[in-house]
Amino acid sequence: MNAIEISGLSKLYAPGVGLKPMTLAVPPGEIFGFLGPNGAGKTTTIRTLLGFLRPGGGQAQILGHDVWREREAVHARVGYLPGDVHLRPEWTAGELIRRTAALRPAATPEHGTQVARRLTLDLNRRVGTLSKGNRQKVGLVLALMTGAEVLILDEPTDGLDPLAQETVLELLREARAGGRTVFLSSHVLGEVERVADRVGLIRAGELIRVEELATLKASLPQQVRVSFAAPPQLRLAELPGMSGGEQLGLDFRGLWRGAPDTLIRALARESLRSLSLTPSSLEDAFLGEYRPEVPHVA
Ligand SMILES: Nc1ncnc2c1ncn2[C@@H]1O[C@H](COP(=O)(O)OP(=O)(O)OP(=O)(O)O)[C@@H](O)[C@H]1O
Repeated sequence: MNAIEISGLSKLYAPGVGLKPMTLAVPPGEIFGFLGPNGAGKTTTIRTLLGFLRPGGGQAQILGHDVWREREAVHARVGYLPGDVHLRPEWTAGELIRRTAALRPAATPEHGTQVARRLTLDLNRRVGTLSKGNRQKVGLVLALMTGAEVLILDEPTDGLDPLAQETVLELLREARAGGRTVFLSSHVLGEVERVADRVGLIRAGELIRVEELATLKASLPQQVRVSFAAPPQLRLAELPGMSGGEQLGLDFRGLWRGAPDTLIRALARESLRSLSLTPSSLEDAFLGEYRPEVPHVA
């Protein structure tokens, strides 16, 4: 059984605004990165998936429970971090951990305290006096300490410093190693790239692409830079597999789709000062999907 099974799920606020019918399955033990720019529909998808919003059409199950009709069962089995963490301001993180442990059978205060320590969170301060980043950490501790099989996290590293962001990614990798499933929404491409097994790209309420991270990256061209020591005989820009090539004096830039050795063989008779091949990042994929007008060569 898939941890998350979504079939034709939609939620439109107005014609064309919200979530268009979406179909997706997330198997257990996967970190699924759900990527999209601001306003793309990530939060709407998550809120519909958790039964906070009534679906306009289609259906979804989490761990076999219908997300609308059996939302209480879903809530009992999911660790959720909302995009906007609202907590009782007069309680401390320590109290919240104790209360969460009392409510969730798989949660223990020790686990909560341990996660809090790793995130360097002060357990004794009232939540209302904490900074945005520290409130975010409290939300994360509460979601992670549930011991839930499925974690649904809406922009979990938003507002965190780089060290805390790193710890969150580590915690997510550990959750996966323990067989848990993570649905991770983000617009921070670099972080998704570092933890996700698969990514889905959402744009204007529509899931436009779902790929294994490795496949997505392999489908992207590599940036080539060549600095020739002497004017080249080869017209590199016309080589099959090369696109967007630009020769400026002795310097060449372009995008290469193919095996690096093919390119190196083609250059074997030339005299080179330097050659670099840089794999595209997820950011390049993202810009390619969202802004087709962006020139390929920086
Ligand atoms: N309650 C609502 N009523 C009407 N429109 C809404 C409502 N909530 C969200 N929207 C609209 O639905 C679209 C998707 O919003 P959503 O918050 O799901 O995007 P998001 O991808 O989570 O964005 P962000 O990264 O900025 O949080 C946006 O156009 C937004 O303005």
